[in-house]
Amino acid sequence: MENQHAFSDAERAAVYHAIFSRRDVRGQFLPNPVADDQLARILMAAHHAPSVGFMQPWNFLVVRSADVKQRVHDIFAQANAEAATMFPDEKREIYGKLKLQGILDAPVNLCITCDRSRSGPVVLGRTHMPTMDLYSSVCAVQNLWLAARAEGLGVGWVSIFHEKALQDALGIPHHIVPIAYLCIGHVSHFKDRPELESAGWLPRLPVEELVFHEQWGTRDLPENAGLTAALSALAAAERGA
Ligand SMILES: Cc1cc2c(cc1C)N(C[C@H](O)[C@H](O)[C@H](O)COP(=O)(O)O)c1[nH]c(=O)[nH]c(=O)c1N2
Repeated sequence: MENQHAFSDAERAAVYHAIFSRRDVRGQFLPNPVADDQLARILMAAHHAPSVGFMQPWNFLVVRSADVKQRVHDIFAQANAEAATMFPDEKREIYGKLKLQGILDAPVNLCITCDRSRSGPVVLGRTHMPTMDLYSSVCAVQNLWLAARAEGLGVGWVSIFHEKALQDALGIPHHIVPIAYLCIGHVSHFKDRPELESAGWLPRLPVEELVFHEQWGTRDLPENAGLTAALSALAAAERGA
Protein backbone atom coordinates (compact mmCIF):
# COMPACT_ATOMS: atom_id res chain seq x y z
CA MET A 1 0.00 0.00 0.00
CA GLU A 2 1.28 3.46 -0.89
CA ASN A 3 2.37 5.40 2.19
CA GLN A 4 1.56 9.05 1.67
CA HIS A 5 3.98 10.02 4.45
CA ALA A 6 7.02 8.34 2.89
CA PHE A 7 9.72 10.46 1.33
CA SER A 8 10.17 10.30 -2.43
CA ASP A 9 12.59 7.59 -3.66
CA ALA A 10 15.34 10.18 -4.17
CA GLU A 11 14.83 11.73 -0.73
CA ARG A 12 14.84 8.34 0.93
CA ALA A 13 17.99 7.35 -0.94
CA ALA A 14 19.63 10.56 0.28
CA VAL A 15 18.81 9.77 3.91
CA TYR A 16 20.27 6.26 3.64
CA HIS A 17 23.26 7.64 1.74
CA ALA A 18 24.01 9.97 4.66
CA ILE A 19 23.65 7.09 7.13
CA PHE A 20 25.78 4.56 5.27
CA SER A 21 28.50 6.95 4.09
CA ARG A 22 28.94 8.75 7.42
CA ARG A 23 32.40 8.08 8.80
CA ASP A 24 34.38 8.90 11.88
CA VAL A 25 37.05 11.18 10.41
CA ARG A 26 40.45 11.63 12.04
CA GLY A 27 43.03 12.03 9.34
CA GLN A 28 41.50 13.58 6.24
CA PHE A 29 40.76 17.12 7.40
CA LEU A 30 41.50 20.06 5.10
CA PRO A 31 42.35 23.49 6.48
CA ASN A 32 39.49 25.20 4.58
CA PRO A 33 37.25 27.09 7.00
CA VAL A 34 33.73 25.87 7.70
CA ALA A 35 31.23 28.56 6.65
CA ASP A 36 29.11 29.97 9.47
CA ASP A 37 25.85 29.22 7.68
CA GLN A 38 26.91 25.59 7.22
CA LEU A 39 27.92 25.28 10.87
CA ALA A 40 24.64 26.90 11.85
CA ARG A 41 22.68 24.31 9.84
CA ILE A 42 24.35 21.33 11.47
CA LEU A 43 23.95 22.88 14.93
CA MET A 44 20.26 23.44 14.17
CA ALA A 45 19.99 19.77 13.12
CA ALA A 46 21.54 18.80 16.48
CA HIS A 47 19.10 21.05 18.31
CA HIS A 48 16.20 19.21 16.67
CA ALA A 49 17.21 15.86 18.16
CA PRO A 50 14.73 14.04 20.36
CA SER A 51 15.21 14.56 24.10
CA VAL A 52 13.66 12.98 27.16
CA GLY A 53 10.77 15.14 28.40
CA PHE A 54 11.83 17.62 25.68
CA MET A 55 14.43 18.82 28.16
CA GLN A 56 16.97 19.70 25.42
CA PRO A 57 19.85 19.22 27.88
CA TRP A 58 22.58 20.14 25.40
CA ASN A 59 24.91 23.07 24.90
CA PHE A 60 27.23 23.44 21.95
CA LEU A 61 30.68 24.79 22.76
CA VAL A 62 32.38 25.81 19.52
CA VAL A 63 36.20 25.85 19.61
CA ARG A 64 38.20 27.51 16.84
CA SER A 65 41.14 28.99 18.76
CA ALA A 66 44.49 27.27 18.24
CA ASP A 67 45.33 27.79 21.91
CA VAL A 68 42.23 26.04 23.20
CA LYS A 69 42.67 23.20 20.69
CA GLN A 70 46.26 22.78 21.83
CA ARG A 71 45.12 22.54 25.45
CA VAL A 72 42.60 19.86 24.50
CA HIS A 73 45.21 18.05 22.42
CA ASP A 74 47.57 18.01 25.39
CA ILE A 75 45.03 16.29 27.63
CA PHE A 76 44.20 13.86 24.80
CA ALA A 77 47.90 12.98 24.47
CA GLN A 78 48.15 12.27 28.18
CA ALA A 79 45.05 10.06 28.26
CA ASN A 80 46.07 8.32 25.03
CA ALA A 81 49.46 7.37 26.45
CA GLU A 82 47.65 5.81 29.40
CA ALA A 83 45.14 4.06 27.13
CA ALA A 84 47.90 2.54 24.98
CA THR A 85 49.12 0.47 27.92
CA MET A 86 45.69 -1.02 28.66
CA PHE A 87 45.28 -3.30 25.66
CA PRO A 88 46.66 -6.83 25.30
CA ASP A 89 49.95 -7.12 23.38
CA GLU A 90 48.43 -8.09 20.04
CA LYS A 91 46.14 -5.06 20.05
CA ARG A 92 48.68 -2.61 21.47
CA GLU A 93 50.69 -2.57 18.27
CA ILE A 94 47.65 -1.74 16.12
CA TYR A 95 46.51 0.83 18.70
CA GLY A 96 49.82 2.65 18.47
CA LYS A 97 49.42 3.02 14.70
CA LEU A 98 45.86 4.38 14.79
CA LYS A 99 45.20 8.09 14.44
CA LEU A 100 42.49 8.64 17.00
CA GLN A 101 41.74 12.35 16.70
CA GLY A 102 41.99 15.37 14.44
CA ILE A 103 41.90 18.05 17.13
CA LEU A 104 44.58 20.32 15.69
CA ASP A 105 43.81 19.54 12.02
CA ALA A 106 40.07 20.23 12.04
CA PRO A 107 39.17 23.92 11.73
CA VAL A 108 36.25 23.55 14.12
CA ASN A 109 36.07 21.55 17.34
CA LEU A 110 32.76 21.23 19.15
CA CYS A 111 31.92 19.96 22.60
CA ILE A 112 28.30 18.82 23.03
CA THR A 113 27.33 18.68 26.68
CA CYS A 114 24.45 17.58 28.90
CA ASP A 115 23.04 19.75 31.66
CA ARG A 116 21.34 17.14 33.82
CA SER A 117 19.54 19.80 35.86
CA ARG A 118 18.17 21.74 32.90
CA SER A 119 14.47 21.32 33.54
CA GLY A 120 14.41 20.63 37.27
CA PRO A 121 14.75 17.41 39.24
CA VAL A 122 11.76 15.53 37.82
CA VAL A 123 11.80 15.00 34.08
CA LEU A 124 9.06 13.29 32.09
CA GLY A 125 10.54 9.97 30.93
CA ARG A 126 13.63 10.16 33.19
CA THR A 127 11.89 9.26 36.44
CA HIS A 128 13.04 5.64 36.45
CA MET A 129 15.88 5.66 33.92
CA PRO A 130 18.16 8.48 35.01
CA THR A 131 20.63 8.17 32.14
CA MET A 132 18.04 9.17 29.54
CA ASP A 133 19.18 12.79 29.59
CA LEU A 134 22.70 11.69 28.62
CA TYR A 135 21.27 9.66 25.74
CA SER A 136 19.33 12.71 24.58
CA SER A 137 22.56 14.64 24.08
CA VAL A 138 23.94 11.63 22.19
CA CYS A 139 20.94 11.91 19.84
CA ALA A 140 22.01 15.50 19.18
CA VAL A 141 25.49 14.24 18.28
CA GLN A 142 24.11 11.77 15.78
CA ASN A 143 21.81 14.36 14.17
CA LEU A 144 24.79 16.67 13.74
CA TRP A 145 26.99 13.87 12.40
CA LEU A 146 24.49 12.92 9.69
CA ALA A 147 23.71 16.52 8.74
CA ALA A 148 27.45 17.18 8.48
CA ARG A 149 27.84 14.22 6.13
CA ALA A 150 25.10 15.61 3.92
CA GLU A 151 26.97 18.96 3.92
CA GLY A 152 30.17 17.14 2.89
CA LEU A 153 31.77 17.84 6.27
CA GLY A 154 33.71 15.23 8.21
CA VAL A 155 33.20 14.69 11.94
CA GLY A 156 35.41 12.74 14.33
CA TRP A 157 34.43 11.90 17.90
CA VAL A 158 37.26 12.00 20.45
CA SER A 159 36.65 10.48 23.86
CA ILE A 160 40.15 9.72 25.06
CA PHE A 161 40.15 12.25 27.88
CA HIS A 162 39.78 12.36 31.61
CA GLU A 163 36.35 13.97 31.93
CA LYS A 164 37.50 16.49 34.51
CA ALA A 165 40.52 17.49 32.42
CA LEU A 166 38.22 18.18 29.47
CA GLN A 167 35.87 20.21 31.65
CA ASP A 168 38.80 22.24 32.97
CA ALA A 169 40.33 22.78 29.53
CA LEU A 170 37.02 24.23 28.29
CA GLY A 171 35.82 25.99 31.44
CA ILE A 172 32.86 23.62 31.73
CA PRO A 173 31.33 23.56 35.22
CA HIS A 174 31.68 20.15 36.84
CA HIS A 175 27.91 19.53 36.99
CA ILE A 176 27.74 19.74 33.17
CA VAL A 177 28.66 16.45 31.45
CA PRO A 178 30.82 16.65 28.32
CA ILE A 179 29.13 14.11 26.04
CA ALA A 180 31.09 14.41 22.83
CA TYR A 181 34.20 16.24 21.71
CA LEU A 182 33.95 16.49 17.93
CA CYS A 183 36.44 17.53 15.27
CA ILE A 184 34.67 19.04 12.25
CA GLY A 185 35.88 20.18 8.85
CA HIS A 186 36.07 19.69 5.12
CA VAL A 187 37.86 16.50 4.13
CA SER A 188 39.97 15.18 1.26
CA HIS A 189 37.77 12.07 1.14
CA PHE A 190 35.50 9.84 3.18
CA LYS A 191 36.69 6.26 3.63
CA ASP A 192 34.38 3.47 2.46
CA ARG A 193 34.61 1.52 5.70
CA PRO A 194 35.29 2.29 9.36
CA GLU A 195 39.02 2.71 9.89
CA LEU A 196 38.91 0.26 12.79
CA GLU A 197 37.44 -2.33 10.44
CA SER A 198 40.11 -1.87 7.75
CA ALA A 199 42.86 -1.82 10.39
CA GLY A 200 41.74 -5.26 11.60
CA TRP A 201 40.69 -3.99 15.03
CA LEU A 202 37.18 -5.44 14.85
CA PRO A 203 34.84 -6.57 12.05
CA ARG A 204 31.26 -5.33 11.51
CA LEU A 205 29.01 -7.83 13.30
CA PRO A 206 26.38 -9.74 11.30
CA VAL A 207 23.18 -7.76 11.91
CA GLU A 208 20.92 -10.80 11.67
CA GLU A 209 22.64 -12.30 14.73
CA LEU A 210 21.93 -9.17 16.76
CA VAL A 211 18.18 -9.23 16.22
CA PHE A 212 16.11 -11.20 18.74
CA HIS A 213 12.42 -12.02 18.62
CA GLU A 214 9.97 -11.76 21.51
CA GLN A 215 12.55 -12.78 24.14
CA TRP A 216 16.23 -12.06 24.68
CA GLY A 217 18.34 -14.56 22.78
CA THR A 218 15.59 -15.95 20.53
CA ARG A 219 16.84 -15.72 16.95
CA ASP A 220 14.90 -18.11 14.78
CA LEU A 221 11.14 -18.05 15.21
CA PRO A 222 9.52 -19.37 12.01
CA GLU A 223 7.23 -16.33 11.76
CA ASN A 224 10.28 -14.09 11.63
CA ALA A 225 12.12 -16.00 8.90
CA GLY A 226 11.15 -13.31 6.40
CA LEU A 227 12.76 -10.53 8.41
CA THR A 228 15.89 -12.60 9.02
CA ALA A 229 16.21 -13.38 5.31
CA ALA A 230 15.72 -9.71 4.40
CA LEU A 231 18.41 -8.63 6.85
CA SER A 232 20.81 -11.29 5.60
CA ALA A 233 20.20 -10.16 2.03
CA LEU A 234 21.01 -6.54 2.92
CA ALA A 235 24.15 -7.62 4.80
CA ALA A 236 25.26 -9.82 1.88
CA ALA A 237 24.65 -6.95 -0.58
CA GLU A 238 26.80 -4.71 1.59
CA ARG A 239 29.63 -7.23 1.60
CA GLY A 240 29.30 -7.43 -2.16
CA ALA A 241 28.44 -11.12 -1.93
C1 LIG B 1 30.85 7.35 21.81
C2 LIG B 1 31.93 7.29 20.75
C3 LIG B 1 33.25 7.62 21.12
C4 LIG B 1 34.26 7.53 20.16
C5 LIG B 1 33.93 7.13 18.85
C6 LIG B 1 32.60 6.84 18.49
C7 LIG B 1 31.61 6.92 19.43
C8 LIG B 1 30.19 6.61 19.03
N1 LIG B 1 34.96 7.03 17.91
C9 LIG B 1 34.65 6.62 16.52
C10 LIG B 1 34.52 5.13 16.37
O1 LIG B 1 35.78 4.51 16.41
C11 LIG B 1 33.83 4.86 15.02
O2 LIG B 1 32.55 5.41 15.06
C12 LIG B 1 33.73 3.36 14.70
O3 LIG B 1 35.00 2.82 14.55
C13 LIG B 1 32.91 3.10 13.43
O4 LIG B 1 33.43 3.85 12.37
P1 LIG B 1 32.54 4.88 11.55
O5 LIG B 1 32.02 5.91 12.55
O6 LIG B 1 31.41 4.12 10.93
O7 LIG B 1 33.46 5.48 10.53
C14 LIG B 1 36.25 7.37 18.25
N2 LIG B 1 37.25 7.32 17.31
C15 LIG B 1 38.52 7.68 17.64
O8 LIG B 1 39.39 7.60 16.79
N3 LIG B 1 38.80 8.16 18.87
C16 LIG B 1 37.87 8.25 19.85
O9 LIG B 1 38.18 8.67 20.96
C17 LIG B 1 36.55 7.83 19.54
N4 LIG B 1 35.56 7.86 20.48
